[in-house]
Amino acid sequence: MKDERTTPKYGIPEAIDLPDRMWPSQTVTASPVWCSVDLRDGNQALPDPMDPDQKLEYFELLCRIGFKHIEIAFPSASEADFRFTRRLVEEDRIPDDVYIMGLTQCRPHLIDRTFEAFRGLKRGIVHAYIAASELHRQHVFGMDRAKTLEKAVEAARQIRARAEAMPEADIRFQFSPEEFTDTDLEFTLDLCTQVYEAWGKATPEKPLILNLPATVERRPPNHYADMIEWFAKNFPHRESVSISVHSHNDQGMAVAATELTLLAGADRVEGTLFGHGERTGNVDLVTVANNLYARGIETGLDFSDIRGVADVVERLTGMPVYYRQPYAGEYVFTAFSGSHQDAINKGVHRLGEAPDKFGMRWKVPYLHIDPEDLGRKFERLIRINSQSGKGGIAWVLEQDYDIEVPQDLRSELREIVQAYSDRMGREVASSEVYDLFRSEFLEPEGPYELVGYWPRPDREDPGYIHGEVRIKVHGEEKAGEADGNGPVSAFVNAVRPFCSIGFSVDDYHEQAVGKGADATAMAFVPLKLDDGRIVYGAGSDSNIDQAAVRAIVAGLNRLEGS
Ligand SMILES: CC(=O)SCCNC(=O)CCNC(=O)[C@H](O)C(C)(C)COP(=O)(O)OP(=O)(O)OC[C@H]1O[C@@H](n2cnc3c(N)ncnc32)[C@H](O)[C@@H]1OP(=O)(O)O
Ligand SMILES: CC(C)C(=O)C(=O)O
Ligand SMILES: [Mg+2]
Repeated sequence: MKDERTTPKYGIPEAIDLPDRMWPSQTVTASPVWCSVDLRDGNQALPDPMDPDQKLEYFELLCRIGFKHIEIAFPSASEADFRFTRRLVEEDRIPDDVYIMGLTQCRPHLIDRTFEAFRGLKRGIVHAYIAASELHRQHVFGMDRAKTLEKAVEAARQIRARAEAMPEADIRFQFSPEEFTDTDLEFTLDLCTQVYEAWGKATPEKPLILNLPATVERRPPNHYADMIEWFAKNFPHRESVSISVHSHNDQGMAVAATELTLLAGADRVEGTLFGHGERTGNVDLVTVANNLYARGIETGLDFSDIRGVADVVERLTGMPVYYRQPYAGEYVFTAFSGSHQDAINKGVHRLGEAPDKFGMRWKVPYLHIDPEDLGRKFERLIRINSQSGKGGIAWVLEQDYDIEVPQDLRSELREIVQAYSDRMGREVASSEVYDLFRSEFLEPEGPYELVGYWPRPDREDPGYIHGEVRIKVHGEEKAGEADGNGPVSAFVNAVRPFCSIGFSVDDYHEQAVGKGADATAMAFVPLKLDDGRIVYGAGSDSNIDQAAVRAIVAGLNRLEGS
């Protein structure tokens, strides 16, 4: 017995002896075969596993996304899984290009039951597994290597015999040496070679699938890649096997591990949507697939409505998709901070220059992928809190309300929004940004209330405008009239006598809000005060001149209001 006090609790996993490793200099250029194990590995780890109707809905979602290999159950484990498998077969629910897969231990009665569940199936994969690691063999199974080999080989032979009894069906075989990454490589090679020979039916067209799992992530991703490269180089019938990887996420590196194993030669990837699965889960296939997509690789998986996919998965599993989950999380295409907002805003507006400058059509600061490819919208790109800048605030008003806030006004608006956000201590919704804009610039409280303004061309000099105005000042209605070289200057001249401070208007900024018959005009007017200050008001009306005079009244109210 070793002395417990001097034996360290943990040890560094032994590195793989692979001095000529190639994977670090490889590039992934094509998609692997994808296999969803949501309905088996994902489902077995749910606090409330899915019922058959829920599984069916999930299965149909996986088919719509484009998975061609789908592990649908452990048919021999429970009546529910058995019945679900039967239902898919009997109700003819499996698309012609989809292989369903059923998991079984290497135990004769479980294999028999799996084939019972597969009766009448046109194409499918029987997936047998046995753990080969010393830990499992010694502490769980009490089996030596020879016994493990014997069980696996017997299972392969039995599966072959049962598959041959279904000549009308295309039955493939997948074998998993569970705990591959914790097992001596030479032994795994021997085990897989013997299983390959016992199966005896593998061809390049119908390969045996050797699924080499990181059942528990105990090693760094580079070790997993080394093991896959070593195995692929040493397996004697490489052309007739499909090397599959199956990463769990115990150390949070399943995506990295999967990507490195692809560099190392893996042909196929098993995982789940959003990483459902035992403990920390299986590798998240949404992330792996979209990472490849974002490098220009066609994956065959359709995530063009990623939130729709997430909604279904959340409902069926009862587990939420995390806010920052790559690609699908609520905040992953959102910038709160000012400098990010500014850069995204500018980057999106200069997208047209990207092909020439960067050799690709999408190159935007802080966004490695176009959210629209995932059905995500730009409106949610920029959200406002106390860290937000003027560019972001302007973006929100432009996107949600079609209001283009002039540059000169943005800093002032930002201060108002920031003070509000600080006061609230939380994110500010775009409707609140609009309300702040409205109450501060469009309809500020103050002494002036416009009753009406009637501009018309001067009778004697049509180059001039004669304006009549009725305005309430502190509730008392006043009437005035004046000429000007335009409707706005006539208005300024007409109301000036009622104002306690002198001002002029040199120019103003106007825009249409909305389109077609429903469009309204929005005017932003800077009042130049006699003391040199500039105060902006905003006004909106179906008529541009009326919008401008409302903006002047708003500016006066801002100046003299509370
Ligand atoms: C890494 C993974 O995710 S593997 C998949 C795990 N999923 C599940 O286990 C969910 C479904 N499983 C079940 O419902 C049950 O385990 C069943 C129905 C399959 C089997 O049930 P039982 O036979 O009652 O129990 P259990 O699974 O505990 O079997 C343990 C026995 O099987 C043996 N065994 C376990 N795995 C395997 C295997 N892959 N191949 C051969 N024998 C195995 C064990 O050595 C043990 O043998 P012992 O009885 O001589 O000690
Ligand atoms: C059944 C096997 C492939 C498994 O799920 C694992 O090893 O994690
Ligand atoms: Mg697993």
